[in-house]
Amino acid sequence: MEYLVSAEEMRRADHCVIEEYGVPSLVLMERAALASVELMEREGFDLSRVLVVSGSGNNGGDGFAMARILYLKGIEAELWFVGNPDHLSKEAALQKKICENYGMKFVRNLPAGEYTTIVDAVFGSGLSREVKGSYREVIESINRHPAKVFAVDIPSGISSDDGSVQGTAVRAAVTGALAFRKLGHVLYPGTEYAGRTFLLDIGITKEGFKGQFPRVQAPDRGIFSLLPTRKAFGNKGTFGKACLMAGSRNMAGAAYLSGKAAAITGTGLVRVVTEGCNREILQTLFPEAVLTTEEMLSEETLVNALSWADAAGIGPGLSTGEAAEKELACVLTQAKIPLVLDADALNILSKHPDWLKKGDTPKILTPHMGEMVRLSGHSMEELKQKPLELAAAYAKEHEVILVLKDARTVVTDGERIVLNTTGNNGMATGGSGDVLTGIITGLLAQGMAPFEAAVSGVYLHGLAGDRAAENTGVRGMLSTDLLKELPGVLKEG
Ligand SMILES: NC(=O)C1=CN([C@@H]2O[C@H](COP(=O)(O)OP(=O)(O)OC[C@H]3O[C@@H](n4cnc5c(N)ncnc54)[C@H](OP(=O)(O)O)[C@@H]3O)[C@@H](O)[C@H]2O)[C@@H](O)CC1
Ligand SMILES: [K+]
Repeated sequence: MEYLVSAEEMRRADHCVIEEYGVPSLVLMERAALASVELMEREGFDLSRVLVVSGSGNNGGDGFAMARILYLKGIEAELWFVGNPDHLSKEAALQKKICENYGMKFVRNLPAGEYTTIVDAVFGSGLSREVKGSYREVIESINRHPAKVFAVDIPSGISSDDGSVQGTAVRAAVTGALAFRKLGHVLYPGTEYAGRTFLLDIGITKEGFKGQFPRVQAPDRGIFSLLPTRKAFGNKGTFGKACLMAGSRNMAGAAYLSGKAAAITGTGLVRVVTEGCNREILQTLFPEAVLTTEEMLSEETLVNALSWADAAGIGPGLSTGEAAEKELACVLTQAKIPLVLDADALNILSKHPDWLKKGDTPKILTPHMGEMVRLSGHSMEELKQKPLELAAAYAKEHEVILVLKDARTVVTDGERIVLNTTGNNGMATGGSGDVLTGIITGLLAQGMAPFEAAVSGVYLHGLAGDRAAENTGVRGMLSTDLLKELPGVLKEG
């Protein structure tokens, strides 16, 4: 997995590499500048006439060094120093002086239309307060200019800690994230301001954390190595049994989507426990499933289904009526297997928060933001502001794994926090969550540990969405497209 760092964690790693390992900060700065220039070239920036806008911190220092590298390549690179000359960092002052020694041109404003590329090196991870006054005007003039914008490290004005806009922020086409992606590169709206973001190696590596690693990680292709291995001599019993308790009257689709997703994920046998009225449609759509259908599911039937399974998912399309309440209470009390609780199971739990204490089997809760408002009692605004902290606090308090679904889904057990970066807004469509429940339940049934199953499930679900976006487009994609793309995603891994 990839570390996503806060400004403070980045500062700690910087400091350690410079002070403890002894790498001179100017070496890091030179590498940052060289890697940034290379990235601009690779990304096809028109370098006919470049303006580098530098502030007085080390982000500005990177900018000065880039301008000098471009200038010495014969490119018409000019500088606009917008920082406070009395607050120049040691490195920035030196880099500025070098540019002056070479006789490079400094400008005092941003003439319209004269540059093809603007390099934003005003603020990086050292942004410490809201952007106001002349800095605000500088950033707004960069945004008004037609030149393509490259942001050094992070667009100026975006908080590295949470992706928020601190007053105003540069809108970049491309951002070169130095050493580690900051949380602000991944969280909204920062991620949109950053444009296409590339990670640049400048010599600050995880050794710089000295064993005190950042709290947040993002899953990457390493996830595929965690997936259950398929024994050549395995049979359908070896590959786990998943039980999906889903779909009330008129909600057969939820049972279908969650059950089928569990099967596609590689589960040997999938049982769908649902209302009798869904029998025919499920047998037609999903003949691979074992069905348990009754008009009123008895406790005995539920207990039998749970004892048959290796993992169960409950909630998609379940409804919140009395029968559904009884079903959930029974499952929470009787289950000895890991559970995924989704949709209506969460809506019922919001009314009976103490039910989470029933039983001691691992539980993965998969609320979207609206469901999380009801579950946690926090307002939507609070959740939007601090999704990571509030999700982790909830998971810790209730001893569950929480999958908080949003544009960037958070998975946490209260200690570990994973921020998923796959997926797209096409997945905000009916049934998408049912597919996720099925994937996670399927992975659990195959013996994955609950936290890994939740992280992998969210990652794979997002990859399927990204494939669907490529093949069908974000507007037209449906949850059934996620099922269609999932086998290809799994095959690739
Ligand atoms: N360590 C290293 O060697 C390496 C670091 N690297 C680079 O350094 C960057 C971090 O550098 P940094 O810590 O100097 O902070 P930076 O982002 O330049 O900002 C600080 C300046 O901004 C100012 N300021 C802040 N907010 C403000 C506001 N709202 N409104 C107005 N002013 C505001 C603040 O002013 P002051 O508070 O002093 O008044 C100060 O002058 C990092 O992103 C990466 O690009 C790489 O070269 C690799 C090696
Ligand atoms: K910047």
